[in-house]
Amino acid sequence: MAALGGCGPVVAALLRRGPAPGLRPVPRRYLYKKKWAATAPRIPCTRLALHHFDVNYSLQLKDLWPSVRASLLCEQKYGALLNNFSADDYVTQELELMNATDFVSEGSRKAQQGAAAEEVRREESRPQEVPGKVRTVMQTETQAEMSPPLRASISSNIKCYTYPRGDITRFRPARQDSLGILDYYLMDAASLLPVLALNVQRGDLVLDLCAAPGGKTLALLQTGLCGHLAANDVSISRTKRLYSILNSYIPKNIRETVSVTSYDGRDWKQLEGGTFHKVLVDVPCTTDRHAVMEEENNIFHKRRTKERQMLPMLQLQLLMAGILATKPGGKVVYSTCSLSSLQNECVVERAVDIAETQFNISVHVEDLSHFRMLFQDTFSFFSDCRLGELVLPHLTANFGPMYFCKLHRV
Ligand SMILES: C[S@@+](CC[C@H](N)C(=O)[O-])C[C@H]1O[C@@H](n2cnc3c(N)ncnc32)[C@H](O)[C@@H]1O
Repeated sequence: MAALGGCGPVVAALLRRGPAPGLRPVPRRYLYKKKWAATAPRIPCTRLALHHFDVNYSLQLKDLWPSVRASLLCEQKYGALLNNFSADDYVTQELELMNATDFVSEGSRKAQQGAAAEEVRREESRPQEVPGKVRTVMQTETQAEMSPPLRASISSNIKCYTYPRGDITRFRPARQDSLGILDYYLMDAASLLPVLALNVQRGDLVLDLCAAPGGKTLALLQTGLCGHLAANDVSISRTKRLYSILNSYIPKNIRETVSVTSYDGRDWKQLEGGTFHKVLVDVPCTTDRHAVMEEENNIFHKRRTKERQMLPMLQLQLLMAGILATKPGGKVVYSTCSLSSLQNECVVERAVDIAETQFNISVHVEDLSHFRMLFQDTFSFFSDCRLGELVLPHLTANFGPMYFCKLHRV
């Protein structure tokens, strides 16, 4: 009866069974009422999402949750990914005049300074010919080797401008150059971190397993280093958006080096197993920011409950396919835009375990803690991630959430 929402019992019975013999037909206004009553009391998906997050993330993030929650509910910040293929060279100047800075080159500068400092430390701790001192020297050297891998290069070809912490200025929309190519792409700047972590080297064969709508594909192309880029996404409609981004940002001769497919990524291992040097697995997830802000296409819709509950399984299958698509010695970056440890660390742990036990493939999780140090001025990182790194939305740096974890297929 509750489902009929307040209709009297007789009317409700009539609506269910049709008019009993001898009774007048049900007036139209009651029929209308049935339709109205069945849809009226729906709780907005955004509220369901927020309730779900309140229950789970207050346990996971503890004292940090209220601040992350407030940030999720506020306007997010964007970064402007510069299009290296655009002929307009005034953009950098224009952005710098607006007080925006390229966070990638800042991180890269810090990495170089860190590497130089590490070199000095190593030099100073070289064994000296003093009998009895050898042990101390060896200990110091080991400590230097264990320090964060600051040498890890940050792809300098990618440039992404952001406004300083606390500055919520908006970027103007992208503009076309004389050849019709757009000058920058506005995106959550934290989405670049998985691409930077992949650290594409010249000539690498790269697979972007869940590529649409294509922000990270575009960033991978900005490196100018991919030998070949395979961009795949199961969704035909989203793949169309990927094509549209490629058409708007990438000149034709470069576009031809990208192969776009619409396979179910879980089947990739049967198609091209062990082929790629670098694989990006940017999986579908609860998209936490979207889930608390937008009703449309919300994963917390009642009719998507099963799909939502099955997400960690789908994520695991996609990550496994990514690992199997990688050459021995190659790297995989797994990423989500969710805070959920069930969709993040737990998926990675399970994949490492399955690779070992079912496929006899050894996979190591790489330390990315240097990202925290290099990019702390731009992003707010969670310091308690068991594996990988997590960018937490913060009112002064409202990017993310973005989880990323790098795996090395031995
Ligand atoms: C987080 S989005 C990817 C965003 C994209 N990497 C970017 O930066 O613009 C996840 C994508 O996974 C795709 N997807 C979902 N299931 C998939 C599957 N089984 N195989 C391949 N792609 C899948 C979705 O269509 C969606 O476009």
